[in-house]
Amino acid sequence: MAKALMWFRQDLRITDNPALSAAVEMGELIPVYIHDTSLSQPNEPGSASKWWLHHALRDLAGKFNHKLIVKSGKPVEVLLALCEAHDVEFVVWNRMYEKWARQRDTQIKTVLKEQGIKVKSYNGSLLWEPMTVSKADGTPYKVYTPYYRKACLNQPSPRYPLAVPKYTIPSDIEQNAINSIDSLALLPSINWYDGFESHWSVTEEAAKTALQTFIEGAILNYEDDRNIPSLKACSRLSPYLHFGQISPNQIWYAVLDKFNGDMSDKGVDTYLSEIAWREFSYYLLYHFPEIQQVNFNAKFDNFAWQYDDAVFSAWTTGQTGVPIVDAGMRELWKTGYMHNRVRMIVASYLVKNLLIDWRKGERWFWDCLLDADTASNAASWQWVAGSGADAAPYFRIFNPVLQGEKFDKQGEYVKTYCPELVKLPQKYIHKPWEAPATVLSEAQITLGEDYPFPLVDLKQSRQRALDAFAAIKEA
Ligand SMILES: Cc1cc2nc3c(=O)[nH]c(=O)nc-3n(C[C@H](O)[C@H](O)[C@H](O)COP(=O)(O)OP(=O)(O)OC[C@H]3O[C@@H](n4cnc5c(N)ncnc54)[C@H](O)[C@@H]3O)c2cc1C
Repeated sequence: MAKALMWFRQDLRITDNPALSAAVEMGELIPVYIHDTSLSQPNEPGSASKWWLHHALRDLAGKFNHKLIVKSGKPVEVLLALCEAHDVEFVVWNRMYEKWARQRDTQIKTVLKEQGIKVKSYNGSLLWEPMTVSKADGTPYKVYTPYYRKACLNQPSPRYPLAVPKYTIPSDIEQNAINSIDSLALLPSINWYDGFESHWSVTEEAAKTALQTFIEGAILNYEDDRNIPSLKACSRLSPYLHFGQISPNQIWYAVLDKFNGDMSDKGVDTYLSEIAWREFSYYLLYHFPEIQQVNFNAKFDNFAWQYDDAVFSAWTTGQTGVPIVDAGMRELWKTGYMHNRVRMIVASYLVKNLLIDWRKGERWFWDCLLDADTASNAASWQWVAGSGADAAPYFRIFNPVLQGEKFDKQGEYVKTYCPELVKLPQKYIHKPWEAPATVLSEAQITLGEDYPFPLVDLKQSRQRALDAFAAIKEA
C-alpha cells in the first residue's frame, strides 16, 4: 500500500484537516511534526507559544496512539530522510502564508519532486486564501470593510468542515512521540507559566467545547459585552486558531448552522466579522510580507520614537501607574492572554503616551502571548500605531483613564490584576494619583511604594505624541 507523509505545522488537529484527509485517501499515513531549527528571530516562536506548542503536540500525538514522528532540524533534510526510510510516495501539508514559510515550502516541493515524490498542499487555515481575493483592477485591498463585505462575502462559500478521516499508520512506526516532544525542550527554562495551566486546556476537544459554549451563550451579547474585560464575553479561541487546533471553517459553520445561516443578528455578524479581521491580517501579510517589521505607511519611517529601558520595563511589568494598562500587562504575564480592548489600550499607551516604537511592543507580545501570530500581531500593532493599512488615525489617542471608566466601570478587571488597589473607591480606581491623601490612606496605599506614580502625565504625553505626528505629516 502507498504511504503518504502528512507534515503537520500550524494545523495540529484531526477534524477538518484537508491535508490529513487527502493523505488518508492516498494510502497509509505517516504523521510528522518538524521543529524547524533553521528559524531565527523574528520568526522563531516566542516563549509562551512554545509552551502551547508542547501541549498541543502531546494532544495530537495521543490521537495517533503516540505514533506521531517528531523531529527537529531543517525540514527539507528531515523530510528527505523520512521519505527514504519509509518509502514514501506522497507528501502533503496545509499552506502557511508567511514569506519565509512560502519560500521554504516552494524549495521543499522542488527538491521532493526531483526525487520522484508527489507533493500537494491544501488550504487548512483560512476561509478565503489571499491569492483568491483582489479588487476589480487586480490589486490587493487595503481597507477591511470592502475586503470583507464586498469581496469575501461574495466569494464561493468557504469549505464545509471535513470529518475525522479513518487512518492506518504503518506498524513499523514507533510509539515514541512523548519522548521526542520532550526532547524538543519547548517548555521555557524560566517557569513563569504555571498560571497558564489553570486558564487553558490545550486540546482539540477543549477548542470545540469553547466554541460550543460561546455559541450557546455569549455570542448573542457579543456586540455589547466584547469590550468589557471583566466578562467572559469573547470566545478565547485565538491560540487554538493560531496552532490550528480549530479551523475558521469549523467556527464559521458552527455559528451559521446554529443560526440557520442568518447573519443578521448583531452579535453573530460582529463575531463573524472578527473572524474576518484575522483573514484580513493574513491577507495583508501575504500581499505585504514585511508588515511585521516595516511601516505599512512609509511616512512613519521618520517618526521620532523615543526609547528608554526603564520606561519600557515599567510597561512590560505592569508598573506604569495607570491601572488599566498595568492590569492588562499583568494579565498577559499571568495568563498568556490579554483581552482585545485592553490590548488596544496598552498598545496605544506604549506607542503614543510613551512614544516607544510599535515594533518593541510587537516583540514583547510575540514572546508573551499564547496566541502570538505573525499576521494578527503585526497588523494589530500597526493598526494601533496608525502606521498600518486601514489603521486608527494616529491623532486618535486613547485616554486610558476614560477607557477604564467606560469599559471597566466598577474596576473589577483592574482589581483582579492589581490587588494592591482593591480598597480604592470606584471614583479613583482608574486614577489613583487624583485620590486625596485620606482616601489613599484608608485604602492602605502609599503611592510610590504600594503602587507607582504615573510614568508620564497623560495630557502632556498626548500633546507630545501629537507634535511628533505633526512633524511627519508635514515632512
Ligand atoms: C496590539 C494587538 C496585538 C494583537 N496580537 C494578536 C496576536 O498575536 N494573535 C491574535 O490571534 N490576535 C491578536 N490580536 C487581536 C485580538 O486581540 C485577539 O485575536 C483576541 O483578543 C483574541 O481573543 P478571542 O479569541 O477571545 O477573540 P474573539 O473576540 O472571540 O474573536 C474571535 C476571533 O477573531 C479573531 N480576531 C478578533 N479580533 C481580531 C483582530 N483585531 N485582529 C485579528 N483577528 C482578530 C481572532 O482569531 C479571535 O480568536 C491583537 C490585537 C491587538 C490590539
